[in-house]
Amino acid sequence: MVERHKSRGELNQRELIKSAPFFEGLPEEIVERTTAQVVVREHPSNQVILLENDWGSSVYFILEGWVKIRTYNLDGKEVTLNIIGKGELFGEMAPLEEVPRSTDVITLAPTTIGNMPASDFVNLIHTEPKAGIRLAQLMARRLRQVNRRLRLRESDSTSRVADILLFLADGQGTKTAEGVEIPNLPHRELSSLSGLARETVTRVLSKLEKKKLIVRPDRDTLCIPDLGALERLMV
Ligand SMILES: Nc1ncnc2c1ncn2[C@@H]1O[C@@H]2COP(=O)(O)O[C@H]2[C@H]1O
Repeated sequence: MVERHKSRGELNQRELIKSAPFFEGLPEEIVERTTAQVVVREHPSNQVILLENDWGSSVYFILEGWVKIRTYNLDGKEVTLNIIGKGELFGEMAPLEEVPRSTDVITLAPTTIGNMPASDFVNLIHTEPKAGIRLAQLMARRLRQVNRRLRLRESDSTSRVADILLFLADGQGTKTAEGVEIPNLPHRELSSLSGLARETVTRVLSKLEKKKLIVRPDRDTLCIPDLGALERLMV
């Protein structure tokens, strides 16, 4: 893990963290004050950032890259609850509720994360209504995603894979002239996220690729040319 100390890149770090969508539209002086203690760190892929049941004192802003939100079922099998990326934050639940961490969080790619003292984050929510609304919107979006996945639990494998792709496009997609680009995540992660066998995920993805519902511009990217066409597959 590489920690960029303030003396070497304070300006870049501050600009990077201040550009996080969470701070958009908040009064300049509040953003200045709240982000003053943020430390930006670069993490390699597959690094544990948070552990379930630990007590934590930070809230994290993803400035680049991807993390998975992981827990285990009663049989000890890994369950991926979500995959979130650039522009998202995590680690807000434990400090807000004053309880231990609810899940593990692990990087899925080289990832840059801004680490804010939880007390600064909680103060911000208490004092700045716009920040409170933004947090409520974030929670609402996560609940909507979970509801959607629960609704599709009994659906066929194509619908469930399509749902995961649409969910990634919704939260993390980048619009290009060709469609919406999402990261080409390892099939075992998509399998854990969708609750389907890895082989099933691979089979559905190649079917979608043959039908040109997804294309691969490069090794790390999947592109969805027409979100509506993918949505119409879902039953
Ligand atoms: N379903 C989910 N989707 C996105 N993020 C989540 C989800 N469940 C937990 N998290 C995040 O994972 C974090 C683990 O630590 P916390 O409980 O402090 O805060 C949690 C949330 O920020």
